[in-house]
Amino acid sequence: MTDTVLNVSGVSKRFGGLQALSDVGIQIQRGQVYGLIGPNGAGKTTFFNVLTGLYTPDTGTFELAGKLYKPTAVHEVAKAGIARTFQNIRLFAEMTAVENVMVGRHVRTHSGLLGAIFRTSSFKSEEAAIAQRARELLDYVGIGRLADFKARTLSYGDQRRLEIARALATDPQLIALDEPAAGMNNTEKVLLRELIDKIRNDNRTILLIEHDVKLVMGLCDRVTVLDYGKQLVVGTPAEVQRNEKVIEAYLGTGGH
Ligand SMILES: Nc1ncnc2c1ncn2[C@@H]1O[C@H](COP(=O)(O)OP(=O)(O)OP(=O)(O)O)[C@@H](O)[C@H]1O
Repeated sequence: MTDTVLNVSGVSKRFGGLQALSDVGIQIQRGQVYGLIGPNGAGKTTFFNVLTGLYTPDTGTFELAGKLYKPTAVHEVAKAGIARTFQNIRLFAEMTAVENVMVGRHVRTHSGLLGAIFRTSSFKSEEAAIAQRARELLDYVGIGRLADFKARTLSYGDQRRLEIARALATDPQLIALDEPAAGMNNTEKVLLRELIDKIRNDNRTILLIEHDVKLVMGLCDRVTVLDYGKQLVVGTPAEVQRNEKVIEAYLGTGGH
């Protein structure tokens, strides 16, 4: 039996005179790493931003783990079960690594604002459990030793890992990674690939936008290629790589 985590169809988005997305859909099964690629300006970021509630789509149906969701606000989408990272890392620079992960976890806590203000016992025990879970997640992504360092002091590669730990902290159905390898050197890319593999092996589901085609082809189970806001091809990396339309989109018109 297939277990569809993300089932999205008919997504369109217009910016003034520009049709950035036309009737784009995507279906991701549990445990897949799914790649979204395409030349510059193809609509990848727009699609990501629509899925995660940053942009309001003109049309589209959105279903996560069998439940319809409305991508009308970022926090609603996070609650529904999609966690994302950003192309330009967005961490709380002056907070420690562990505090950054704890912020992610608070999406799922119960004590609420009054509990925090009055520091009720249930708030305190919840907080201790969150801190412990945050440290475990830092270990999981390989930066446990940096838990008490301020985020801004971490290397670029480690900050990306921290973002992933924070995304995992929400216990998401889907983790959406926006160009996770951007700015990484080759060693960091190898380590990133190992981490994404490990996350998949734990039966988590990942959608990624990535410019590094080698990484996408080596890592993804399935790939969608966008071009001019339209779905050009969907398939396995091998199918996509030898597809004439894809070759033309990348090479023929030379990065429009
Ligand atoms: N907020 C916006 N307002 C107006 N136009 C936008 C906006 N965001 C994106 N666009 C336009 O929509 C089109 C798709 O852009 P998008 O950033 O989604 O492409 P992309 O595939 O992510 O490109 P890249 O690989 O360069 O990041 C582009 O023509 C872009 O200029």
